[in-house]
Amino acid sequence: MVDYWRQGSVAVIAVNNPPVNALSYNVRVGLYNNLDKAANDRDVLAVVICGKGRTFPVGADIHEFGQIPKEPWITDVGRKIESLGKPVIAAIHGTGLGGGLEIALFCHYRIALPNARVGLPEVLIGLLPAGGGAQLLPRLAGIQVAMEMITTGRQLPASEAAKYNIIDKVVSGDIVKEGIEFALRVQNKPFQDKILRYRSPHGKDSLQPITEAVLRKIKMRSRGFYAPVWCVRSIANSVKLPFEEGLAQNRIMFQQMQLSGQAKALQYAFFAERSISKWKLPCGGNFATAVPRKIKTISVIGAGTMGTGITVALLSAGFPVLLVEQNKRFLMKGVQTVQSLLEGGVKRRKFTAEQAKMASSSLTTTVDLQALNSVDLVIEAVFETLSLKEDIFSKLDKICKPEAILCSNTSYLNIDKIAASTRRPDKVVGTHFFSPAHIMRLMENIYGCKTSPETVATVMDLGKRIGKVPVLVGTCPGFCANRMNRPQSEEALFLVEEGAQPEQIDQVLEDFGMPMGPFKVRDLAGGDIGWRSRKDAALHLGLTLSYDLQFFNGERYCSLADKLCELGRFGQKTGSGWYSYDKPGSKQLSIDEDVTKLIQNHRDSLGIKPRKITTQEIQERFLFSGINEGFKILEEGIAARPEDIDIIWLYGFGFPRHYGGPMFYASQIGLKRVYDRICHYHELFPYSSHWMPSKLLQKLSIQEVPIGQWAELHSKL
Ligand SMILES: CCCCCCC/C=C/C(=O)SCCNC(=O)CCNC(=O)[C@H](O)C(C)(C)COP(=O)(O)OP(=O)(O)OC[C@H]1O[C@@H](n2cnc3c(N)ncnc32)[C@H](O)[C@@H]1OP(=O)(O)O
Repeated sequence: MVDYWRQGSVAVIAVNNPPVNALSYNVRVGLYNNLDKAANDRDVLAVVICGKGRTFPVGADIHEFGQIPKEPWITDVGRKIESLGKPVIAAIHGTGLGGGLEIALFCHYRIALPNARVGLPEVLIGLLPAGGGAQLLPRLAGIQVAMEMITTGRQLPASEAAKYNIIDKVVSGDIVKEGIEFALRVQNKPFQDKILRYRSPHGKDSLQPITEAVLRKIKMRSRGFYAPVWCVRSIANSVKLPFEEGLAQNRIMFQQMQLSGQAKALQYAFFAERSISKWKLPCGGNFATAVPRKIKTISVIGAGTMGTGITVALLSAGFPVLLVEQNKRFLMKGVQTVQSLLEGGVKRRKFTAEQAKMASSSLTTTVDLQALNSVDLVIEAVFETLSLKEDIFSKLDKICKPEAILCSNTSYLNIDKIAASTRRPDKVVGTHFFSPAHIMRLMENIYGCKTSPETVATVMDLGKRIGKVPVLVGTCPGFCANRMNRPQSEEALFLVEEGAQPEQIDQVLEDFGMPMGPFKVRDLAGGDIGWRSRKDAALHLGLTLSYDLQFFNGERYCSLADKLCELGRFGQKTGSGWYSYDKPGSKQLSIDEDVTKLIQNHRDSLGIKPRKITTQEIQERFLFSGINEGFKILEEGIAARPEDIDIIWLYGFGFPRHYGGPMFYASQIGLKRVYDRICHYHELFPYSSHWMPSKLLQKLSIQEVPIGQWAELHSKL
């Protein structure tokens, strides 16, 4: 796990623990013993520490967290470096992160390749840099830089790190060769002043104002996430305590944090995020065996909000796009939107003006579907009407080359039905982007019963290539994301009907950590879209949406949203919705007395006496109704694993990452409690079928199986 060789007077110690050279127990032992070996070899005058393969060590082995840490720790390796009596050079390529960077900070010198990056990302997994980082970095780069790096986990490119003295020299070529050359230059030279523990932190007199400013920033963005605050404390220890005492204090804090639910959730999310690319189809095809098709040209049908957002996502990843609309007027409007989204990207520094220009020049347009005869892949993004989509897919089937893949950006409709309108159902797949599609990273890919593994592999690969987080699910109304969101939106309305205020519900869920409460989300998305589909659904059943409707198709129904739409209150875009806005399109909102009156009149007309609704009830009814649906989704095999569901929620709805996602959150509360509360609400609200408890949840509530085994258990149900 650690290689050792000598080149003249220089000993090279190379960590060899693929894929990322994590500092597992055996690696730490190897480093420690090989440092001893170099110390005892009189012919060795300097030492280079590096990583084999793709990277310098990226930190502690996260798999080992939760076990009792075995010595030597990273700090023991560090102390050995400091006291070696010979200069030690860290030669960094790839990423030097966490414990990896901490070891480098204990070294006397650090060199790096230009494309290397360094950082202390412990905060992102709910921890602090207890291996010495919080003590050493302030002594090298100063308190201000240490605060920024450690509380955000940001990785710095080598050139920026050099600006802050973290890297002594940026070198090109072979990193080991460069390391040896550097070592030859510094051997036999004094290096005691390079041992950071003997320095005092730069900017220590400004600790208080820096701390206050950082804490203010953390408060604004953290939404109940504790680790950044602990990181601030760990850096303050570098000023307040002698070096070894600071280390000891930080180790105690690290051990406490490790036991916290937030650290467990963040580490779960880290691995969940990596597991989603390991997809499997019920028919047996999977990520390891399926080969993606090469995609060079893509066409997007529909230049509305979704179509233009998808177009920008593709263009900015370097794909040429052929944008299609039914007439020139819509097309022109779409092109303008694409241009302004690209300009917005330049303003937000997502890309340079030059890149935006390049992207823009890769856009072509047409109003003629025949022009799609040579594209490799089509993404349809038109209205959510099945007959319209069927018509488009049947035309595409005739026009496009036989190997072209046909994707639908539907958020709700049955992929099998869309596929059935073609003679190539194996090449039809759902690619559900989230709005705004050029920003939101989730891409919910949906396979139909005939979708081939090759087609799935192609869209999963495409998602990664355009910087999205692609998650694969099966088909059912609303798939995973919208199916789980639906009961939550309904519960929010029912809570208002029963006595809560929209702003109260929004506040409770924002305090929980959601980026926006459900009523603000409704206003942002525009109430008219849901209203139209509810009216369509009613028409389909031969019903009309009336003012005093309390049941719809046998289910409890709340017509408050319809009443707002009747008044033209569609949300932000019309300047009024659940809130009022200072002008149409503005985000500046205020509570609207008219809405409060409307709600009161609605309750009066139905004879509902408003009651006080607690925070606990709001949280439970919103979160648990979605979680119950999540278990049904698992039970039906729509999602293969709870990890898939959680990643959908982290990236599609901004569910707080420090809770891991709704399924992990449920596991932390305890499935017995979640199940009991769902049964309680089922008893109270028998006319809302979303409270019918999931069978899988019921089973798991008795067995309390760890989340990693849920999927296995469900396959045995
Ligand atoms: C009381 C004792 C005190 C102890 C103090 C200890 C102090 C030290 C703490 C730490 O160091 S915490 C760890 C800090 N480091 C990180 O958080 C790095 C996390 N990793 C990444 O950010 C990325 O993986 C990467 C290194 C930037 C590489 O990204 P890339 O996209 O190239 O590859 P991935 O698909 O992400 O990863 C490949 C593969 O490697 C696994 N992996 C990555 N990092 C770790 C790790 N730190 N430990 C274990 N495994 C890791 C990852 O899960 C992938 O595995 P597979 O999915 O391929 O199985």
